[in-house]
Amino acid sequence: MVCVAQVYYVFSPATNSCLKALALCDWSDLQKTRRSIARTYCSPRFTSLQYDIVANVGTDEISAFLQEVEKLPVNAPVDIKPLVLAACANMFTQYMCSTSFSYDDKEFQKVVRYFDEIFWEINQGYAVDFLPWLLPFYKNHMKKISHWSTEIRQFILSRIIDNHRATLDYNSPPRDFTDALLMHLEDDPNMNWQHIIFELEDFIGGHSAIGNLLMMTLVSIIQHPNVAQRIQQEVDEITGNTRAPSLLDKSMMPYTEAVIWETLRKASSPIVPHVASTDTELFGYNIPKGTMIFINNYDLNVSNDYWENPDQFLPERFLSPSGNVVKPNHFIPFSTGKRTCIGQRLVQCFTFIILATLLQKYDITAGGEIEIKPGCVAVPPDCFKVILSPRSS
Ligand code: HEM
Repeated sequence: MVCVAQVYYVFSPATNSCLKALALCDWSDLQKTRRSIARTYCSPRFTSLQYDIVANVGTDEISAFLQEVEKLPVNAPVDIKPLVLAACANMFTQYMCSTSFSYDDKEFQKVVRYFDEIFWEINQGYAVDFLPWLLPFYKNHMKKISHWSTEIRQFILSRIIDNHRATLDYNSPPRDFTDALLMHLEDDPNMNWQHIIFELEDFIGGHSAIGNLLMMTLVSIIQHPNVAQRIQQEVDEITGNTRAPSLLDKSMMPYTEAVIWETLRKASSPIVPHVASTDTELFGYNIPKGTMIFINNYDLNVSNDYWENPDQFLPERFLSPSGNVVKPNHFIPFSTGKRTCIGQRLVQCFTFIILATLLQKYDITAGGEIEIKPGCVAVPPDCFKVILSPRSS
């Protein structure tokens, strides 16, 4: 079980600036505002214009990604994680900031790596996450994370925001999420520059979660070749092998989607702490205001009380008899209620498009030993290698 409370400290060198980070701040009018600006862009509804934009971003980036993958040696162990992460990062920066970067751009590579290092660290479940008074013993660790955060901030300011500010037209509709945030800064006296930066960093950083989930999904299919074959069968049927898969195919590829859900069930989401905002009672237990509460997602995902054969990897458990995707109410990888994950639709979209594209083109097998931490959606920044074999058909 891992918890992301470290972020609280990471973003709070000597100030209370952590309170502005989206997942860990208290519920407030400011948080409502930030969620409402983000909702349009980060939770696009299926039939909305934004969804169409997400689909186009996915399609464009996927062809750049494939060009990079094609440069890798085939039938030999390769390190695919940096490319997967770079593709996810570009999908995010293109969608949210109308900016993408060359895969050879050293600064971009460095920042993608730093985001990933942070994602790995905050998913480790250190004692300090639960016992904040241990913080003095984690000085070096926190220093390292602060260094990565500082470099990320400089990159976002100099390579994304500066240009946006210079070309922003306040009299036109926002071009993207970054514009919407910058415009809001002018309109809303309760928003300040720090809020904008935190929000953009939080959201761009979401790409690491998707890249890691994708790597976990590759593990699932490597360990279950029959699962990979069923995805390939689905993608072949839908595209007739005459075109690349697109996001608009997602609703017709339920098995592929079910594989992603099953991977997320087995991996489990990080645990974000909550605090009771009032005295209350839960199943006969008194919960005084201020009590910190954790939803044990891991237990929910692996309990025999809720799942048949929870140890087995069975994507079918997320399919109805007629083949549609169904999620039981007790499956809440993105949590639930007013603090539910804002990025969950983007997770579903971008994970799907990269997975379907890779499997349309390649058979994927292990390029060495694969070691995975149970109950953790993160894989180490330097992780297992894979072998890509172009499909003969
Ligand atoms: C594998 C992928 C992901 C998983 C499993 C995941 C899971 C979660 C969970 C469990 C929470 C806590 C909700 C709560 O406090 O009850 C959360 C919050 C959040 N997530 Fe995600 N997330 C993922 C990816 C993303 C992405 C890609 C983004 C950005 C686009 C994102 C943005 C957020 C934000 C902003 C919050 C805080 C919401 C709030 O407290 O108001 N997440 N996520």
